[in-house]
Amino acid sequence: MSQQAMKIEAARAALEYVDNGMRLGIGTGSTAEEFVKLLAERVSEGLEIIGVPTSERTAKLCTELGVPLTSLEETPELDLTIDGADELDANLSLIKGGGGALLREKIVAFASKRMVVIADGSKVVDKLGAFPLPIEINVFGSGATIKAIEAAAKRLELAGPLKIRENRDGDEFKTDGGHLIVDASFGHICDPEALSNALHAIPGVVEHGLFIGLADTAVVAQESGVEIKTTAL
Ligand SMILES: O=C[C@H](O)[C@H](O)[C@H](O)COP(=O)(O)O
Repeated sequence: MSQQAMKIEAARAALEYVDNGMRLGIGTGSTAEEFVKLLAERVSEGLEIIGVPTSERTAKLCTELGVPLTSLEETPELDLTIDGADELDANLSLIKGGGGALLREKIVAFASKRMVVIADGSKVVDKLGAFPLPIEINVFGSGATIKAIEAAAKRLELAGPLKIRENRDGDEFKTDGGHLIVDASFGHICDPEALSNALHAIPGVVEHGLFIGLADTAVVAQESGVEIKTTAL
């Protein structure tokens, strides 16, 4: 099965968690897009849900396909968020933000009673960190913020290149919130919680892509079929 086919299988299996009347957080990325397409089919068949998109990109796709949308201003509490991930470990701690949507994704997941992650098997790791950790930072003072991130990482015995993300045309990538993304190639992150706390202590860091204690279920598509991973939260 191709990676694309596995993304579709994970997205399809995640539809099982969606009930009529739900207020849904709708993720961002190629796997979440497969979920949106399948969700739209169910909506056209009569499923009644309302969704909060985690990015402008997801909002656009939902609107094109007829998935009804709301906002966290109108609907501040959600029943379920379904979203992809760049990496997930056995505790269902995640790295997210490969597509730059981590801030809205984390706000939406935090506003949800539960979060279900959808992924193909390549995203499952023993230790987070082979995928560079996306860190969203304010444009103001970005140089000082990067220095502070380096220093915080050093205190945790983490090191590695920090790279400001660029668009294909070489311009600085900007998130939907107008911030920069720094991709931090720290390698294996032995204590994700300590790193999370250290990054949150830096004023210029808006948010980071470590999602700890947010996902309770992962729907992972492998060659052999779909596997459900859960954690007791
Ligand atoms: O910012 C983007 C998100 O966190 C995505 O959910 C994540 O990068 C996974 O994307 P994909 O399903 O395309 O691998």
